[in-house]
Amino acid sequence: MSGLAVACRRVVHIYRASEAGAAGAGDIVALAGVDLSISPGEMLALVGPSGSGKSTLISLLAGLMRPSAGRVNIGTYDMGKLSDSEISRLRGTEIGVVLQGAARNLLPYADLHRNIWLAQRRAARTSGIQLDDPDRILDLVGLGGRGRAKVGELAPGARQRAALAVGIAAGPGLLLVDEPTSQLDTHGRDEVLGALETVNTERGTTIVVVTHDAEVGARLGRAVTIRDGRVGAEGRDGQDFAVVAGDGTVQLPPEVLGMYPPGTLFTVDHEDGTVSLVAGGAHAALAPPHASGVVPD
Ligand SMILES: Nc1ncnc2c1ncn2[C@@H]1O[C@H](COP(=O)(O)OP(=O)(O)OP(=O)(O)O)[C@@H](O)[C@H]1O
Repeated sequence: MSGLAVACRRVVHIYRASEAGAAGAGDIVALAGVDLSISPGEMLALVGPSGSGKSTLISLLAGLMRPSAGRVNIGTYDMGKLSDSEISRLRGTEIGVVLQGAARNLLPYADLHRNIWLAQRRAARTSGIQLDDPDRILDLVGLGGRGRAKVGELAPGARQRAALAVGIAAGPGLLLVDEPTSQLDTHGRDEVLGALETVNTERGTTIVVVTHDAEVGARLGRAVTIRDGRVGAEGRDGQDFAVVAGDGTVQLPPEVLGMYPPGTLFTVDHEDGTVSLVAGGAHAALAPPHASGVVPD
């Protein structure tokens, strides 16, 4: 199937300390209002510091959890409104999920053909669509001719590509991949990224990758930085941008923010497509005289 669009609107996710306890005490706000749009067939990396909310966001996209507030749309589906069984069907068909750690996605003693067949079996029963030949899927991830190889015989990079093969076995329109390169050397990482690019180009699959590796983000072309449970910034084709959130807020880059204590006042000038923030007002003495964040209008 062709790529699915993704739209997150003001998405909030709270891990409750206790279902029965008073709301607020010990609760963790993992996502605090995420706005994010991904076009069909786009490849995108979610980057950001540990604990910023990347895994929580990808779990919501996978339907493994429901948002506490806000909307998550995958294609025409509103993930918050689907039943558990509908979500479970989607995850086996239109949404492919590759969990962190290749081994968690694979049966270690089975060969690659059987691993792929098991991933296709449910889709074949429920969707009735024509599924790809397992050898064709292995070709896509650079494992052509390895169908009879057991998972345990594969090198780490090949094992990760086998996990990708299982993730795309049912022909999903959205592929979600958690940290696919974290345990790999440069060569293994390049092979995995090459496999993702091939899947994206040949199938048109929308691909979202969670990664700590800034180079992975750069190579995928679009890297969205999650900071403190919100979209903090975005890199596109080597250029960094601040992002206006749905509630009108904009995060300054941490290195800029560090120069200004909370409460610093700025004036906002905008002219000829250029927006400038100029530190001034009551706290001007604490801050450098000119802060200029120039973004396209
Ligand atoms: N099951 C959970 N129960 C309670 N709090 C959680 C749970 N999972 C994550 N958190 C908290 O939610 C916040 C976001 O965590 P999340 O795992 O989404 O971040 P992350 O960016 O994926 O981090 P990492 O890169 O380390 O995996 C953190 O404060 C984390 O401690």
